[in-house]
Amino acid sequence: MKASVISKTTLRKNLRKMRREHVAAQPDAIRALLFHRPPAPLLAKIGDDAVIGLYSANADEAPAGGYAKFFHERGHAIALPAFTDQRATMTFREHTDPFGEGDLEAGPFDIAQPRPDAREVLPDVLFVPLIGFTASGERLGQGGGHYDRWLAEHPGRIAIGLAWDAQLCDALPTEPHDIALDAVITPTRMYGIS
Ligand SMILES: Nc1nc2c(c(=O)[nH]1)N(C=O)[C@@H](CNc1ccc(C(=O)N[C@@H](CCC(=O)O)C(=O)O)cc1)CN2
Ligand SMILES: Nc1ncnc2c1ncn2[C@@H]1O[C@H](COP(=O)(O)OP(=O)(O)OP(=O)(O)O)[C@@H](O)[C@H]1O
Repeated sequence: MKASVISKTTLRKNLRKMRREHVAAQPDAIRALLFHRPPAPLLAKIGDDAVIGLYSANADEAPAGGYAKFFHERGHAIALPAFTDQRATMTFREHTDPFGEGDLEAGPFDIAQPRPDAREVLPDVLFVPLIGFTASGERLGQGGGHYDRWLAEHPGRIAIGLAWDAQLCDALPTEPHDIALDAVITPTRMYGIS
Protein backbone atom coordinates (compact mmCIF):
# COMPACT_ATOMS: atom_id res chain seq x y z
CA MET A 1 0.00 0.00 0.00
CA LYS A 2 2.64 2.49 1.07
CA ALA A 3 4.97 1.61 -1.81
CA SER A 4 2.18 2.13 -4.31
CA VAL A 5 1.27 5.49 -2.77
CA ILE A 6 4.91 6.63 -3.02
CA SER A 7 5.24 5.47 -6.58
CA LYS A 8 1.94 7.11 -7.51
CA THR A 9 3.24 10.41 -6.14
CA THR A 10 6.49 10.14 -8.09
CA LEU A 11 4.62 9.05 -11.20
CA ARG A 12 2.27 12.02 -10.93
CA LYS A 13 5.23 14.38 -10.72
CA ASN A 14 6.94 12.83 -13.76
CA LEU A 15 3.76 12.57 -15.79
CA ARG A 16 2.73 16.15 -15.02
CA LYS A 17 6.14 17.28 -16.27
CA MET A 18 5.83 15.20 -19.44
CA ARG A 19 2.34 16.54 -20.03
CA ARG A 20 3.51 20.13 -19.52
CA GLU A 21 6.39 19.65 -21.98
CA HIS A 22 4.17 17.88 -24.50
CA VAL A 23 1.69 20.75 -24.47
CA ALA A 24 4.40 23.44 -24.51
CA ALA A 25 5.88 21.86 -27.65
CA GLN A 26 2.51 21.92 -29.38
CA PRO A 27 1.67 24.93 -31.59
CA ASP A 28 -1.47 26.71 -30.30
CA ALA A 29 -2.98 26.54 -33.79
CA ILE A 30 -2.68 22.76 -33.79
CA ARG A 31 -4.12 22.41 -30.28
CA ALA A 32 -7.10 24.51 -31.34
CA LEU A 33 -7.98 21.86 -33.92
CA LEU A 34 -8.09 18.94 -31.48
CA PHE A 35 -10.87 17.36 -29.39
CA HIS A 36 -13.72 19.05 -31.27
CA ARG A 37 -15.95 16.01 -31.62
CA PRO A 38 -15.80 12.45 -30.32
CA PRO A 39 -14.82 9.61 -32.65
CA ALA A 40 -17.78 8.07 -34.50
CA PRO A 41 -17.55 4.59 -32.86
CA LEU A 42 -17.96 6.22 -29.45
CA LEU A 43 -20.73 8.52 -30.60
CA ALA A 44 -22.65 5.47 -31.83
CA LYS A 45 -22.82 4.23 -28.23
CA ILE A 46 -24.24 7.46 -26.78
CA GLY A 47 -28.02 7.73 -26.63
CA ASP A 48 -29.79 10.91 -27.73
CA ASP A 49 -30.95 11.65 -24.18
CA ALA A 50 -27.64 10.93 -22.45
CA VAL A 51 -26.40 13.50 -19.94
CA ILE A 52 -22.76 14.21 -20.78
CA GLY A 53 -20.27 14.80 -17.95
CA LEU A 54 -17.23 16.88 -18.89
CA TYR A 55 -14.66 18.93 -17.02
CA SER A 56 -13.13 22.43 -17.10
CA ALA A 57 -9.65 21.64 -18.36
CA ASN A 58 -6.57 23.42 -17.09
CA ALA A 59 -3.90 24.57 -19.55
CA ASP A 60 -2.16 21.17 -19.67
CA GLU A 61 -5.13 18.82 -19.68
CA ALA A 62 -6.78 17.60 -22.86
CA PRO A 63 -9.35 20.30 -23.62
CA ALA A 64 -12.99 19.35 -23.05
CA GLY A 65 -14.72 22.58 -24.12
CA GLY A 66 -15.07 21.47 -27.74
CA TYR A 67 -17.04 18.39 -26.69
CA ALA A 68 -19.20 20.56 -24.41
CA LYS A 69 -20.17 22.73 -27.39
CA PHE A 70 -20.61 19.71 -29.65
CA PHE A 71 -22.96 17.82 -27.30
CA HIS A 72 -24.83 20.99 -26.30
CA GLU A 73 -25.57 21.72 -29.97
CA ARG A 74 -26.92 18.19 -30.34
CA GLY A 75 -29.37 18.79 -27.51
CA HIS A 76 -27.61 16.91 -24.69
CA ALA A 77 -27.50 18.23 -21.15
CA ILE A 78 -23.88 18.97 -20.16
CA ALA A 79 -22.66 18.46 -16.60
CA LEU A 80 -19.50 19.57 -14.81
CA PRO A 81 -18.06 18.50 -11.43
CA ALA A 82 -19.05 20.79 -8.57
CA PHE A 83 -17.78 20.90 -4.98
CA THR A 84 -18.91 22.93 -1.98
CA ASP A 85 -15.40 22.70 -0.49
CA GLN A 86 -12.23 20.63 -0.95
CA ARG A 87 -13.46 17.85 1.33
CA ALA A 88 -16.91 17.60 -0.20
CA THR A 89 -18.21 14.75 -2.33
CA MET A 90 -18.04 15.48 -6.05
CA THR A 91 -21.45 16.13 -7.58
CA PHE A 92 -22.39 17.15 -11.11
CA ARG A 93 -24.38 20.24 -11.99
CA GLU A 94 -25.71 21.32 -15.34
CA HIS A 95 -23.52 23.56 -17.48
CA THR A 96 -25.99 25.52 -19.59
CA ASP A 97 -23.66 27.92 -21.42
CA PRO A 98 -20.73 26.04 -22.99
CA PHE A 99 -20.24 28.85 -25.52
CA GLY A 100 -20.05 31.76 -23.08
CA GLU A 101 -19.29 29.96 -19.80
CA GLY A 102 -21.24 32.73 -18.06
CA ASP A 103 -22.87 30.15 -15.77
CA LEU A 104 -19.59 29.13 -14.10
CA GLU A 105 -17.67 30.34 -11.05
CA ALA A 106 -14.34 29.33 -9.50
CA GLY A 107 -14.65 26.24 -7.29
CA PRO A 108 -12.59 25.16 -4.27
CA PHE A 109 -9.89 23.55 -6.44
CA ASP A 110 -9.75 26.78 -8.46
CA ILE A 111 -11.50 24.99 -11.30
CA ALA A 112 -14.52 26.64 -12.95
CA GLN A 113 -17.79 24.96 -11.92
CA PRO A 114 -21.53 25.60 -12.19
CA ARG A 115 -23.01 27.80 -9.49
CA PRO A 116 -24.76 26.11 -6.53
CA ASP A 117 -28.21 26.91 -7.93
CA ALA A 118 -27.51 24.97 -11.15
CA ARG A 119 -29.54 21.78 -11.51
CA GLU A 120 -27.85 18.68 -10.06
CA VAL A 121 -27.68 15.96 -12.72
CA LEU A 122 -26.22 12.45 -13.10
CA PRO A 123 -24.05 12.00 -16.18
CA ASP A 124 -24.67 8.84 -18.24
CA VAL A 125 -21.41 9.33 -20.10
CA LEU A 126 -18.46 10.75 -18.22
CA PHE A 127 -15.40 12.23 -19.89
CA VAL A 128 -12.58 12.35 -17.37
CA PRO A 129 -9.25 14.13 -17.15
CA LEU A 130 -6.17 12.15 -16.19
CA ILE A 131 -2.47 12.33 -15.49
CA GLY A 132 -1.62 8.94 -17.01
CA PHE A 133 -3.38 6.01 -18.66
CA THR A 134 -2.63 2.55 -20.06
CA ALA A 135 -3.91 1.05 -23.30
CA SER A 136 -6.30 -1.12 -21.28
CA GLY A 137 -7.90 1.91 -19.62
CA GLU A 138 -6.18 2.09 -16.26
CA ARG A 139 -6.09 5.66 -15.03
CA LEU A 140 -3.92 7.76 -12.76
CA GLY A 141 -5.68 10.95 -11.66
CA GLN A 142 -4.85 13.88 -9.40
CA GLY A 143 -5.01 11.72 -6.31
CA GLY A 144 -8.27 12.97 -4.84
CA GLY A 145 -10.05 9.72 -5.72
CA HIS A 146 -13.01 11.81 -6.88
CA TYR A 147 -13.73 9.93 -10.08
CA ASP A 148 -13.15 6.45 -8.59
CA ARG A 149 -15.56 7.23 -5.76
CA TRP A 150 -18.17 8.72 -8.08
CA LEU A 151 -17.98 5.78 -10.51
CA ALA A 152 -18.15 3.27 -7.62
CA GLU A 153 -21.33 4.98 -6.40
CA HIS A 154 -22.84 5.26 -9.89
CA PRO A 155 -22.20 1.96 -11.66
CA GLY A 156 -23.14 1.33 -15.27
CA ARG A 157 -21.93 4.66 -16.66
CA ILE A 158 -19.62 4.99 -19.65
CA ALA A 159 -16.30 6.52 -18.54
CA ILE A 160 -13.97 7.88 -21.21
CA GLY A 161 -10.56 9.43 -20.64
CA LEU A 162 -9.35 12.39 -22.70
CA ALA A 163 -5.57 12.56 -22.93
CA TRP A 164 -2.49 13.55 -24.85
CA ASP A 165 -0.52 10.70 -26.41
CA ALA A 166 2.41 11.51 -24.11
CA GLN A 167 0.29 10.38 -21.14
CA LEU A 168 0.25 6.74 -22.29
CA CYS A 169 2.02 4.44 -19.79
CA ASP A 170 3.08 0.81 -20.24
CA ALA A 171 1.74 0.03 -16.76
CA LEU A 172 0.35 1.89 -13.74
CA PRO A 173 0.18 0.90 -10.08
CA THR A 174 -3.41 -0.08 -9.44
CA GLU A 175 -5.31 -0.26 -6.16
CA PRO A 176 -8.53 -2.18 -5.53
CA HIS A 177 -10.64 1.00 -5.66
CA ASP A 178 -9.36 2.03 -9.11
CA ILE A 179 -12.06 1.79 -11.78
CA ALA A 180 -10.85 1.26 -15.35
CA LEU A 181 -12.02 3.54 -18.12
CA ASP A 182 -14.10 2.14 -20.99
CA ALA A 183 -11.96 4.02 -23.49
CA VAL A 184 -9.31 6.71 -23.77
CA ILE A 185 -9.26 9.22 -26.62
CA THR A 186 -6.07 10.97 -27.71
CA PRO A 187 -5.51 13.20 -30.77
CA THR A 188 -4.22 10.17 -32.69
CA ARG A 189 -6.03 7.12 -31.29
CA MET A 190 -8.91 5.71 -29.38
CA TYR A 191 -8.04 2.97 -26.93
CA GLY A 192 -10.77 0.58 -25.91
CA ILE A 193 -13.69 0.97 -28.31
CA SER A 194 -13.20 -0.44 -31.80
N1 LIG B 1 -9.94 19.91 -14.86
C1 LIG B 1 -10.14 19.04 -13.90
N2 LIG B 1 -11.28 19.05 -13.22
C2 LIG B 1 -11.48 18.14 -12.22
C3 LIG B 1 -10.52 17.19 -11.88
C4 LIG B 1 -9.31 17.17 -12.64
O1 LIG B 1 -8.41 16.36 -12.46
N3 LIG B 1 -9.17 18.12 -13.62
N4 LIG B 1 -10.77 16.31 -10.84
C5 LIG B 1 -10.11 15.10 -10.65
O2 LIG B 1 -10.35 14.37 -9.75
C6 LIG B 1 -11.82 16.67 -9.89
C7 LIG B 1 -11.27 17.71 -8.94
N5 LIG B 1 -10.29 17.12 -8.11
C8 LIG B 1 -9.02 17.58 -7.93
C9 LIG B 1 -8.22 16.93 -7.02
C10 LIG B 1 -6.93 17.34 -6.79
C11 LIG B 1 -6.43 18.44 -7.48
C12 LIG B 1 -5.02 18.84 -7.24
O3 LIG B 1 -4.35 18.27 -6.39
N6 LIG B 1 -4.48 19.79 -8.00
C13 LIG B 1 -3.08 20.15 -7.89
C14 LIG B 1 -2.53 20.89 -9.08
C15 LIG B 1 -2.58 20.09 -10.33
C16 LIG B 1 -1.57 20.48 -11.37
O4 LIG B 1 -0.49 20.99 -11.08
O5 LIG B 1 -1.88 20.21 -12.55
C17 LIG B 1 -2.91 21.05 -6.69
O6 LIG B 1 -3.89 21.73 -6.32
O7 LIG B 1 -1.79 21.05 -6.17
C18 LIG B 1 -7.21 19.07 -8.39
C19 LIG B 1 -8.52 18.66 -8.61
C20 LIG B 1 -13.00 17.18 -10.64
N7 LIG B 1 -12.64 18.22 -11.56
N1 LIG C 1 -14.38 3.90 -4.08
C1 LIG C 1 -13.69 4.50 -3.10
N2 LIG C 1 -14.12 4.49 -1.84
C2 LIG C 1 -13.46 5.10 -0.87
N3 LIG C 1 -12.30 5.77 -1.04
C3 LIG C 1 -11.81 5.83 -2.28
C4 LIG C 1 -12.47 5.20 -3.37
N4 LIG C 1 -11.75 5.44 -4.49
C5 LIG C 1 -10.70 6.19 -4.10
N5 LIG C 1 -10.71 6.41 -2.77
C6 LIG C 1 -9.73 7.19 -1.98
O1 LIG C 1 -9.13 8.19 -2.77
C7 LIG C 1 -7.71 8.13 -2.64
C8 LIG C 1 -7.05 8.59 -3.94
O2 LIG C 1 -7.30 7.64 -4.94
P1 LIG C 1 -6.44 7.61 -6.27
O3 LIG C 1 -4.99 7.78 -5.97
O4 LIG C 1 -6.84 6.39 -7.07
O5 LIG C 1 -6.98 8.95 -6.98
P2 LIG C 1 -7.09 9.32 -8.51
O6 LIG C 1 -8.05 8.44 -9.20
O7 LIG C 1 -5.73 9.40 -9.05
O8 LIG C 1 -7.72 10.83 -8.38
P3 LIG C 1 -8.90 11.64 -9.12
O9 LIG C 1 -9.98 10.67 -9.53
O10 LIG C 1 -9.37 12.60 -8.10
O11 LIG C 1 -8.32 12.32 -10.29
C9 LIG C 1 -7.42 6.70 -2.29
O12 LIG C 1 -6.26 6.55 -1.53
C10 LIG C 1 -8.64 6.31 -1.47
O13 LIG C 1 -8.43 6.62 -0.11
